[in-house]
Amino acid sequence: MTTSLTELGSKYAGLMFIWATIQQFFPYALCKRFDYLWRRVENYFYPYVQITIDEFSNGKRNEIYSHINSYLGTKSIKKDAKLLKVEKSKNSKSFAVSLDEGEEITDEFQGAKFSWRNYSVKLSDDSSGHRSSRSNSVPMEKKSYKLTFNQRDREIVTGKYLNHIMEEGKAIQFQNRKQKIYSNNCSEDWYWYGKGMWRDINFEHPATFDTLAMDPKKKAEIINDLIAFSKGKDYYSKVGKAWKRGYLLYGPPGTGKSTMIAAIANYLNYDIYDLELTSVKDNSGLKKLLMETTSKSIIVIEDIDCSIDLTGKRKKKKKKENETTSEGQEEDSDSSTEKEKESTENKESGKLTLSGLLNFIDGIWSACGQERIIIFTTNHKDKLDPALIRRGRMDMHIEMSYCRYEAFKVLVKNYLNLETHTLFQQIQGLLEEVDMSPCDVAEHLMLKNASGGPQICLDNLIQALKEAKKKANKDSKESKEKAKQNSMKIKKFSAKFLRSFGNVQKLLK
Ligand SMILES: Nc1ncnc2c1ncn2[C@@H]1O[C@H](COP(=O)(O)OP(=O)(O)OP(=O)(O)O)[C@@H](O)[C@H]1O
Repeated sequence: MTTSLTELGSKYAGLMFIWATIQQFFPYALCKRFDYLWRRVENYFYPYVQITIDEFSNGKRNEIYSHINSYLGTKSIKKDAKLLKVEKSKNSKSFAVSLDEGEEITDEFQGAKFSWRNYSVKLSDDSSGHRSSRSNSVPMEKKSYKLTFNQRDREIVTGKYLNHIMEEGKAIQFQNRKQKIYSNNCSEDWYWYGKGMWRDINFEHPATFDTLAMDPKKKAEIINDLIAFSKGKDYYSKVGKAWKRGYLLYGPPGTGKSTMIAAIANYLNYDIYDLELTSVKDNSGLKKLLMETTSKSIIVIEDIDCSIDLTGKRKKKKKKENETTSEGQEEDSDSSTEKEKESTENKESGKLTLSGLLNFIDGIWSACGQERIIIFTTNHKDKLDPALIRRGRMDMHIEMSYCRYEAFKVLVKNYLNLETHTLFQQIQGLLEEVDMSPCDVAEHLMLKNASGGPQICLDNLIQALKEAKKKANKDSKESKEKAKQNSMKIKKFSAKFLRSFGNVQKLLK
């Protein structure tokens, strides 16, 4: 198709030249009639439309050009294009393929055929106002794409095809970019040098859901939830909800909460914003941070129970309010009056408060980006204010628990590449009885020197589990003994109290 289009193009140019010559010698009315007939003939023999997309438009990079570049680059590998270019930028994790100059490629969309050609024109020093040979940053050639299509497909092109290319091109660029992790815990210098409120580095954590040790059913449930979320654009807009989701990860230390965050980020290819609440001055600071985050990202607040005292203040206030409200009247912990009071107080004191954080999660400003995940982690779920973790804010509560046999199987496969071993049965029995974190189990499975093999690692693990079991038994005996002693003390004290009370009664009589 592309060769025939080129031939037709050159014939068309020839005919245009003849037509321009004719126009000079014939009267206006005749020319007009001729023009009309000419258009009909032209449409019959060459019913094609051409659109040119330049790399620069009005001195600025043309966004659609770069999306077309990515889109056609991916197409060109699948199709039979022969002249290709490969580039790699600092911020992309893979090579970007694009069409080389003069190469043509055809594309199909909704039954219509499109032809794309890449070409460039050399620029002289003074051919363009915004380009100069003296400036290294400004290109010396004008690069463009030419799109040719049948005029009957005009509506498809302007209505859907160009949008389709933009979306696809954006997705390819997003997929190829390097993931970043941002932190707000930065020194003043960063802020003053105009780097914004976040600073970032490349995110290169190797954790994936395959290497994450946890119950496989739970893992599958989380993955399905993430897939539904990432594909939920239409669903969220249909139900009128902002496109975001909250996850609460809770469990003892070393059970994989941070590892889970890395696995989620890698699975969705999202950036991470690690929000350090202790570095946030007040609610407006929190709002500014939120506004500087991008879509397709995860905002993480680790150890939220330790970050800031959001519960104490709230509980005290509840107590005060309870004194004034009539008894039996249940107070809604998320009530608007409380929020209002708290925000007024916040304005006065200029602090970060619970209501500021609640607004951060699902207030009107939280909709300033799309496709965002918020994750809280904690070792003590019970210490958190119920309003903070209620469904809708933290949609999914994920317990990261001690290492059981299913999780052990993942770890031993990762660390020792073992799927079966005679010691597995013994380890299974011990893991059901002893609470050991995946972090501690993994530590025993690491080959620490060249002479140590899997057998030594498993033996070490069994030894550690046995010791942990002994310690747990001893601790539970001691705590039972303590409880017994305490109850004896209480019994003695109450008997003494009752006796004294009886004596007082006798005296009074
Ligand atoms: N479930 C797990 N799967 C795989 N590796 C794990 C898991 N849990 C812990 N680990 C290993 O232990 C190390 C510590 O785990 P991680 O930091 O994710 O735990 P955590 O629950 O976030 O701990 P903390 O509550 O102290 O922050 C990780 O580097 C990882 O190698």
